[in-house]
Amino acid sequence: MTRRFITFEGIDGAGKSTHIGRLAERLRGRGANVVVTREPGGTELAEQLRELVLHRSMDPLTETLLVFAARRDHLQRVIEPALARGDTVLCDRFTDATFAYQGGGRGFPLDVLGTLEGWVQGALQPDLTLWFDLDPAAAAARRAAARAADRFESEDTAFFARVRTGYLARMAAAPARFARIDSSGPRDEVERQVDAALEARGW
Ligand SMILES: Nc1ncnc2c1ncn2[C@@H]1O[C@H](COP(=O)(O)OP(=O)(O)O)[C@@H](O)[C@H]1O
Ligand SMILES: Cc1cn([C@H]2C[C@H](O)[C@@H](COP(=O)(O)OP(=O)(O)O)O2)c(=O)[nH]c1=O
Repeated sequence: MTRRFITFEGIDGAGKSTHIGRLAERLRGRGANVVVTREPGGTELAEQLRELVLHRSMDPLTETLLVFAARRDHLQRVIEPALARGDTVLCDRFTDATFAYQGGGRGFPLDVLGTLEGWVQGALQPDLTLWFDLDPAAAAARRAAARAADRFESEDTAFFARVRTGYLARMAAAPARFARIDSSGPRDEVERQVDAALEARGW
């Protein structure tokens, strides 16, 4: 398998972490070199920024600048070198999350996000974005059963409905890059959709 940059997106609790692990195993079984990483995070510096973003209160501009700062470090130290080696990169969230959470959720201006996107990543975009789409109430129920909430996960379903609308808008702007995965069914059914999205691209 040649170089691929695949991102996993969706509201908290939609199933990204579950399926990133499953896909990594399947691709490794086929002989691919796979790097699994996440945002904000993926480097020592970016993981420190993640702690701040997830647990300290701050205004939406500060939040936006920190997620892009984390992304810049992650791109330079991990993602770009891995893609240059020909590895497959599976990344739990990327810039679509900034448009969805800071843009949709917080109402931060999308044109400023677009400018920062250009500064931080140039023309680089994922080759495929798997958008795990789940109703906000269903996602909240899955989260409640699984873990304690961070700053984002404590938001109400109206916030997550705006985040979801943010993802829809990003998909509408770049439909060829996106595959929408209906996350409402059992794990194996969701996994079949992930496989189908890769197969549809001949991967
Ligand atoms: N298809 C599914 N049906 C029911 N529960 C699921 C499904 N997929 C994942 N879960 C569970 O829901 C919770 C949230 O899933 P997770 O993969 O952590 O989501 P995310 O990474 O998108 O926040 C976890 O406890 C996980 O085991
Ligand atoms: C990458 C990114 C994440 N986030 C938020 C969304 C998530 O609530 C949080 C961390 O994401 P995530 O890794 O999905 O959390 P968890 O480990 O609990 O599954 O960061 C943003 O607000 N903007 C961003 O650009």
